[in-house]
Amino acid sequence: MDSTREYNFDGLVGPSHNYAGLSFGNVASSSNLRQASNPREAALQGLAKMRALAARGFGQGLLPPQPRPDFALLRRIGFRGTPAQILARAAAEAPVILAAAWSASPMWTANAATVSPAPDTADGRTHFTVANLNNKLHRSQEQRQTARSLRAIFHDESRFCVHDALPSTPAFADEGAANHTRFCADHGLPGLEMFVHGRAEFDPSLAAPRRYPARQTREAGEAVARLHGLAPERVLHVQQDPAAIDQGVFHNDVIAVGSRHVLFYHQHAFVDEANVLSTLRSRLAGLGVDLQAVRVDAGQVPVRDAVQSYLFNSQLLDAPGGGFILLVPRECRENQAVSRYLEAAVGNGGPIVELLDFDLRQSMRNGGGPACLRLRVALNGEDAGRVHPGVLMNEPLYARLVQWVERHYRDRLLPDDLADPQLALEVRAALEALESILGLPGLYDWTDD
Ligand SMILES: NCCC[C@H](NC(=O)CCC(=O)O)C(=O)O
Repeated sequence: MDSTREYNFDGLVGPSHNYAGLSFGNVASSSNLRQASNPREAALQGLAKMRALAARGFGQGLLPPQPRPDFALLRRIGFRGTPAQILARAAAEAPVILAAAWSASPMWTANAATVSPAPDTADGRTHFTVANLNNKLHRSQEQRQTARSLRAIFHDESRFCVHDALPSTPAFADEGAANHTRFCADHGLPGLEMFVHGRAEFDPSLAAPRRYPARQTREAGEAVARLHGLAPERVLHVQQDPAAIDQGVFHNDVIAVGSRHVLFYHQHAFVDEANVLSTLRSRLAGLGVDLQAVRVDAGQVPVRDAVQSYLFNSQLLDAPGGGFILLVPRECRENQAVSRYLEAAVGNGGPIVELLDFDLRQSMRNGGGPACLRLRVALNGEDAGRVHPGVLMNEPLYARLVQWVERHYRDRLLPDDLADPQLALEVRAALEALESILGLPGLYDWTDD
């Protein structure tokens, strides 16, 4: 059989992880504003998840954190002088922008890019389009280093193609794989790629959310499908329910997750659910795939509980004996409706045969669960061998990274710390050490510091 399997590339949490309330529409981000964060614990929680999956034989890699603060952003908007002067003046005049410049948000790699694996693309290469994340200032700063990191890791241009982000303007608002799901009979066979949008810039007839922003447009999904050379009959564009966005479902991966022949979703995930399901079912039948839809209704789990627990921000992992392992955040065990649902849903003859839960609270408090923390890349054996090996998780790398985190990361950050020039030096020292641990010299460009 084909040797293609899915790798998860998790974001290694950076040393400036903090709670700045930067993501309007993301309930956890807003409600934890100005709380003390613990970057060390955040990084260790993420590493524990990576290690556990690698130890169970899953393909597991990481994407590195990004240089922070983003001095290029601060200079570009008029803050001048030495790093210490820039930080002091920004802290006094524009504290929210300063927090954006420090954000460790690249940890959520589901938003780094959209990925189409080789069997889906016209040229047979794996295509990545870096997400512009232009709905939020702090996230819009990620694209340059994301492109640089992806090109360093997937450097073989005969097998991988990393596209720059779409134009950074509302018409092409793009949040990457968080709004993209791939269905297939097997990871190595051509699949159907479903793009989910919250609005369409040039189609005012579509309903849009009223309270919170829609962070992904249909135009963005269409552009990515074109760039990747996807066959039109294996692409589906569907709309997210705007009422769910208004309840805090800021990405599709807060309310649905799919893999191979399975879609695990909430009844309020999509506009015109019946039509989405029947189209998906018939398109997949054409690929020899029998869709297994696991629908959760609002009577079982209200949208509010889905948002609070991040039930759908889970990972569907291929279980060795068939079926799927559902990897959820620990909050799912603590939410009554959700834990009751899961008790009944796991091992009941449905596709989920095992449940795994992890403590990812540091990330969860900013609205990032297990699925936000990973970017899926399906790779055949040969292409996997061309990925930069220094980012692939194993016990020695895990041990080195734990040591590195313990040496370089603080265990407490408050908003006032973001004016501390010492913190900038600490982050730089940490990332320079990381370049050599990962075997990626020149990963970072420090010319703006
Ligand atoms: N996929 C999960 C993304 C979570 C991310 N949170 C944040 O950026 C919060 C940052 C802060 O508020 O400090 C977001 O909303 O894009």
